This record gives sequence, C-alpha cells and structure tokens, in this order.
Amino acid sequence: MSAVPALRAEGLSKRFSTTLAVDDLTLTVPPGEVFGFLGPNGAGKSTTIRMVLGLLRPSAGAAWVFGEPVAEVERAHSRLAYVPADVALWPAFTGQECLDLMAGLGPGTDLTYRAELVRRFELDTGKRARAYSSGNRQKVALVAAFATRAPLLVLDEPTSGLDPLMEREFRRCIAEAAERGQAVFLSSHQLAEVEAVCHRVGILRAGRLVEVAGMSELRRLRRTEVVVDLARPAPELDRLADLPGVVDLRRRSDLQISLSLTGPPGAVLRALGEVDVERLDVREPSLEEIFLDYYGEVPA
Ligand SMILES: Nc1ncnc2c1ncn2[C@@H]1O[C@H](COP(=O)(O)OP(=O)(O)OP(=O)(O)O)[C@@H](O)[C@H]1O
Repeated sequence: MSAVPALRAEGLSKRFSTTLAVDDLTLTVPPGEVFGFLGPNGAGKSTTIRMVLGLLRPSAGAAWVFGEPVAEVERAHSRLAYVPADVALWPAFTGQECLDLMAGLGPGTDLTYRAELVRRFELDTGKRARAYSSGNRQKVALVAAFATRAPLLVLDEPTSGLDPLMEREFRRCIAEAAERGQAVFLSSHQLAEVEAVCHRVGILRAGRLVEVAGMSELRRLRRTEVVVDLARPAPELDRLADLPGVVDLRRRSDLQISLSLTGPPGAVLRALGEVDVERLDVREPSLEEIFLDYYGEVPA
C-alpha cells in the first residue's frame, strides 16, 4: 500500500467576499480509510470538495490527491471518482448511455461490478435521464463512481435522495470499497450515516475543522430524544434521572416526560415497561441540535 496520502489538505482556505467559507483546513486521508466530513448546512463541505476537485481556486493553502496537486486536474482526476450533491445528467441520454459516457471519462470502469451495482440499486437504465428523479440521478452517479474502483472516492452528500433500502446498499458499497483499499471522502450532515460507514470523521463548523475523531469518540455526541406520554400519572418515573445514560429528564406535565439518552436504552425501557405508556416518540436529533447541545451554539 502506498505511503502517499489519498488526500491531503494543508491550510486550505476559501473566502467569498465577506464569507470565509473554509478556514485553514488541514487534514490527511490515508489509502483505505473512509473519512466522514461532517457539518451542518453551510459549514463549507461543498466548497472544500470543489477545491479538492480543482473546480475552485483556494484563497490560501493547497491540496493533493495521491501527491498530485489538485490544480493538476488531469493527473489528480485519474485517481478519483466524484459524486456531487446535485447530480446533473445529459437529459436526452438514457441511464445506460450516461453510464457508458461516464465510464469513458474516469479512471476506468469494472463493467461486471457496474452491472451488479445497477441490479443492486434497482436502476432502470433504459429511461431517459430527463425522466429520472433526483434520487435516480444520484444512483446513476453512484453506480458510475463505485464501478470505477478509483483509489479515491469523493462523495458530496450522495444519499440525500435515496430511500432507506438504497441507503443500505450505499453503505454496503462503501464497505466493499474500503475492503478493496479505496479511500473515501464522504461529506454528510447525517451523524447516523457517517457513524455507520466511516473510520474517522472531521467535523466542520463555520469553515473550521473543529474536531477529527475516531468513531468511538464521535459516539459521545450521539443521543436519542425520547418523549413519553402516559395514560396515568407515574411519579416513580422521576427515578429515570438516576439511570446511566439519561440526561435532561423533564416532566412536561403529569402525563408527559421527555429525556435525552446517550447510551443503550435497556434500563429506560425496563422502567417504562412497568408503567402505563400511551405513546412513545423516539428520534435522532439533527446535527444542528447536536452542535447546539455540544458547543452551546448553532454554527453560523
Ligand atoms: N460562490 C459562492 N459565493 C459566495 N458565497 C458562497 C459561495 N459558495 C458558497 N458560499 C458560502 O460559503 C459557505 C459554505 O458553503 P458550502 O456550500 O460549502 O457549505 P456546505 O457545508 O456544503 O453546506 P450544505 O450542506 O448546505 O451543502 C456558506 O456560507 C455559503 O453561503
């Protein structure tokens, strides 16, 4: 395995008039690593990726793909495949024609794997691209990128239009890519997604990389919001506050409590099993809410 990083950024910055969209970003992604690039809307993820692709000139700093400066577009792109957040395809081409065109542009395509991916993503490649939904356009771009087996995959929020079954397929493809030694740079604003597929994650906040963490460190950011509606008052639930992993227990009324859970739910579920619960609402907070909780403010 090459010792040269798949992706390296050094002091990478981009200013748009008064907005410092990316501020002094330094990071390294070795070959074979799935790196999650996490941040709320507007944090600077797409701007970073556009600089990495050579589509946008940095105001300061530099980036390299397998040692090639990203400004050397042809050489850098011979080692990478890219899926943008908003996939645009040639409207009059069928899905198959788009795939064939993309296969001719990139670093080479494994046609057997591509056929397998078309099947797994249930992509109807006979349709014209203009008739595709945004999710289907995303699938075409994902199939084309995964089928290249490029040593670096750069994916910018690639699953925003995918349904849960396809999201599962996407996660399998990422795992397969990592097993083959490909590096993946995955931008996302979904904590659950990066938690499922990434080895390491960088958190971007208002253009600055505030943290690079392994997945176990990231899990401390994770919490579940639980709201319990009761059929009748249950004052004994006050003791939930003493259970491990329960934070911020609130009694909203005689018949409703809410809490945040940071660990396994077993103890809470057992306690709830002993009272008369009418409705249970469990949800993952958005990344914005987690930031608010963790940093005490919503990123600008
Ligand atoms: N061409 C541009 N001109 C001026 N400002 C821009 C431009 N492109 C991006 N920005 C600003 O830079 C900041 C970062 O935007 P960017 O699109 O990189 O964020 P993001 O993390 O990708 O967000 P999202 O998840 O919404 O795609 C935002 O404040 C945005 O408004």
